[in-house]
Amino acid sequence: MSVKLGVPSKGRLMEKTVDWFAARGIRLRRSGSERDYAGVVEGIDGVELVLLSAGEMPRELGAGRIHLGVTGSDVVREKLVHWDQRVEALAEMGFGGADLVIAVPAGWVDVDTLDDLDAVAAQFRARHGHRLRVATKYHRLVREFLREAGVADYALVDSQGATEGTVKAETAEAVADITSTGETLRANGLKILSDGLIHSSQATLFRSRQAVWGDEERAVLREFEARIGL
Ligand SMILES: Nc1ncnc2c1ncn2[C@@H]1O[C@H](COP(=O)(O)OP(=O)(O)OP(=O)(O)O)[C@@H](O)[C@H]1O
Ligand SMILES: O=P(O)(O)OC[C@H]1O[C@H](OP(=O)(O)OP(=O)(O)O)[C@H](O)[C@@H]1O
Repeated sequence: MSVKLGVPSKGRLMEKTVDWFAARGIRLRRSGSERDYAGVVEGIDGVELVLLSAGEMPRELGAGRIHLGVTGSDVVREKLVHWDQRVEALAEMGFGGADLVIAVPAGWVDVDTLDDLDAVAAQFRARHGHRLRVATKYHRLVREFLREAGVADYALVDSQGATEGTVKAETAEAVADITSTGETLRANGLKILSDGLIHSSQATLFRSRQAVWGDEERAVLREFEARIGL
């Protein structure tokens, strides 16, 4: 049985993943057209390429349908409860870097920390009759982070894209989103709390703890690990 290697089929992680493996003598390519989601692995035996979205990689790793997979460390932490019991991070790959942060309106000049946010949240509810709304697609990570920080008086608003625009659109008062350069946050009049870093993410090669690791698969894994310098 081959070791199934999941690689992002598109998006910002795909090309750099191919380059990362090529630099280690493992060449990944599609079997056919650009829309062909089957792939070929050259340079190592016993590895089968599976092309899928970065967002779906955690589910496939967590279910053991693929043995190895590349996606963001934020995506795995968000989509897999007790993620480290279901996958193992084999290698941080050095690209796809982004910080998941909590940001508030730049005009909230007295709000710079999570404690300030907690105080504002209590006042907000008293004044407006509903909880302060935080827009994000990272529900699990944001809830865990704010619970540990002792911030409770808020409500999450789901936002699957253009999250930074929700404050000006008055569908939220704060956001939790990915930032690389900070440009989108600034362009939307938002500032990051000084203790508002939830997770520094980067593309990571994960191993599934749920996949079938028989003698054959383990032999391939050892060769694979040697080739990528683990
Ligand atoms: N500026 C950025 N915006 C969004 N994601 C970024 C950024 N920089 C790095 N990343 C990382 O890239 C990963 C998401 O990659 P990408 O946006 O390609 O996924 P996706 O293709 O949108 O996923 P899906 O296929 O599920 O839609 C995440 O781990 C994220 O942290
Ligand atoms: O800090 P910055 O450099 O401004 O990058 C952060 C922005 O980049 C992403 O949007 P993008 O439109 O690139 O990707 P998406 O399709 O995942 O929203 C992300 O959703 C942020 O909005």
